[in-house]
Amino acid sequence: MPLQPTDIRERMIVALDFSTKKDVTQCLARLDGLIRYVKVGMELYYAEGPAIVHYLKEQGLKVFLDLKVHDIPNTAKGAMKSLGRHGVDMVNVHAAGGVAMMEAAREGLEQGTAAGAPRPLLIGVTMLTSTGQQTMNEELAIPGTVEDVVVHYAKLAKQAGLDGVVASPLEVPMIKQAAGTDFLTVTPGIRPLWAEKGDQTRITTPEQAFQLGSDYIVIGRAVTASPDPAAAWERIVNAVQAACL
Ligand SMILES: O=C(O)c1cc(=O)[nH]c(=O)n1[C@@H]1O[C@H](COP(=O)(O)O)[C@@H](O)[C@H]1O
Repeated sequence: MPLQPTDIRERMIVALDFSTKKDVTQCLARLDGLIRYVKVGMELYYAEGPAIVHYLKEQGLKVFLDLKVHDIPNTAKGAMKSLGRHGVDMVNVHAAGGVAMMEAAREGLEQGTAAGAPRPLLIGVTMLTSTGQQTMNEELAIPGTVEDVVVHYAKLAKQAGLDGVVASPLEVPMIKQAAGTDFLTVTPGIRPLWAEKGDQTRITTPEQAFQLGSDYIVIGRAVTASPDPAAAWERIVNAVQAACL
């Protein structure tokens, strides 16, 4: 999707990787009015449970619930049925669980979604953005290039009826070519030039991510660990606007 001035903040997801609601509220207060979409991951959800999701929805934010479900089809289906009840906007599963698991997850999510409400977007995680080529080949014993494996997983996700995949922005053009431009790409591994790389391997800047065709970018520590999150956020928004609009 080409970036529109009106939807830029709707497509920039802030990863709330905190372990307490207090940390979350402090972060949100510093980003008050600037953000529209947040991600709740394992650290926060395991600590605070569904209540934190409901709290964020009450604040008028869109929520990506990132629990990366990966289990046998029946269990994945049940997990997604439970998660569907929380009224989130996006959830994910590991594409490495295979087509049967992803299909079951989609069915479970459909069953869990309240009548009349839209089903949350269901996204497949391909190869984690912290994993590099050498680690994938030698440690995980998966042959081929990261790009080929990511595209393969994207095709499986599409076959299972998912809405898109999580990948590095670097793989977005190949994913779009293989699975179609409407197949969504959600891309973490976002690092402005001034931010530390940390544990991420397959990274781009926020503006490069959108230029490569990402539909949503996920940004965590570059903003949340900054001494001035609002300034870091606005610096990123300005860079994206300057490069992409
Ligand atoms: O599914 C994800 O969101 C995810 C997948 C992936 O391949 N890489 C990845 O970094 N993430 C998440 O995206 C966020 C990135 O955070 P930062 O590295 O701090 O910007 C974290 O919350 C990760 O859990």
